[in-house]
Amino acid sequence: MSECSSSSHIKRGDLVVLAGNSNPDLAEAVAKSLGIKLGEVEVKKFADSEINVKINEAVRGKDVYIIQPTSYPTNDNLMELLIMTDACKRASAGYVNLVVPYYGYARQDRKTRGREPISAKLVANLMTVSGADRVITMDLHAGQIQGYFDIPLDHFTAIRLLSSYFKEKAFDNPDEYVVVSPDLGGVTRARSFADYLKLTIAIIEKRRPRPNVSEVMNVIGDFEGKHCILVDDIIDTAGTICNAANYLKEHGAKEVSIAATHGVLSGNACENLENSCVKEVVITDTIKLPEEKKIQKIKQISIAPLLAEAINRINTYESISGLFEDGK
Ligand SMILES: Nc1ncnc2c1ncn2[C@@H]1O[C@H](COP(=O)(O)O)[C@@H](O)[C@H]1O
Ligand SMILES: O=P(O)(O)OC[C@H]1O[C@H](OP(=O)(O)OP(=O)(O)O)[C@H](O)[C@@H]1O
Repeated sequence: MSECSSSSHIKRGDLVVLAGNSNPDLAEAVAKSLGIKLGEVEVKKFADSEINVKINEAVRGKDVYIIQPTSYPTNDNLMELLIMTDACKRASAGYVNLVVPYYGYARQDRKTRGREPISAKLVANLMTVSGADRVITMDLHAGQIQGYFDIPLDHFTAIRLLSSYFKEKAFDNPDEYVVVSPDLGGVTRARSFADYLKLTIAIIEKRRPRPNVSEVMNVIGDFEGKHCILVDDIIDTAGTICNAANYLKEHGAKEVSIAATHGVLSGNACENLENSCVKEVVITDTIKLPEEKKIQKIKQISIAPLLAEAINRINTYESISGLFEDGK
């Protein structure tokens, strides 16, 4: 991986990148891209399972970036992040920036019925109260979560990165490809993916009779005889995309590929993908992919160079708009 373009501008002594246990490989790759070493921190557990954080280098007055997606195990990873933030703040860090490429609890962004929590807002409050000065995140399930924070939040998207994977194949044959949103909530995302590749879109009408179960009702748009690229933010149980892919294939699609930012891949998701008609699944490394989930169909693209460039620009007070912000 190459170092980010303007890393020579970084005031290296002022920048510290710390990793929790959620995705140390991503943190390592970001630090490498920035041309620095990861900061010295130990994040362990006491015998009673409480989290024990020790920052083994001075962070006084420094700009600290804690890289910690709050993916599975969500509560442990979130708590590690909060405790690391508290430790940095109490050690007089200049700024504490939380790099949370996958924001756990984002799907609990509103009350869908009476007496439900809004857990995404609670998480925002916890991050803020723990001492965060800024949050950097990617492809939030619900964009309005940005408004849950009264501190700066940078919301990036991996959609351009994911679409570039398909560029060579789709660009020369636009009539043979169609971008498909697997549900109504994903239409804007699919639209911007399609715009980069100058492709048309189709939209699936999905129904969720209960959590973690989905059904395809209908497809709006032309996809017969075409190579379909299903674009989503999250692959959790893979029910949404496997059902969508099967429906498209059964109704005349030539081939089905998937592009999604966050590979949550719970339960039997990988097995289901392996046994499905899906040709390939392109995800990013916002969430660490354990060895047992590295199946042949899954291709991972790293967001590390993008995050490094963002950190570089934030750290040197350069504009980040137009780099890879939401909606660009
Ligand atoms: N982590 C979750 N896994 C599955 N389902 C979830 C999760 N968090 C919330 N939900 C349920 O999803 C719907 C709301 O989804 P929208 O995308 O906002 O329509 C609601 O029933 C939650 O209970
Ligand atoms: O892999 P799965 O277990 O199926 O979960 C992932 C799906 O769930 C979410 O959508 P949701 O059902 O919340 O619909 P929405 O995007 O229309 O809000 C997400 O955007 C994916 O489409």
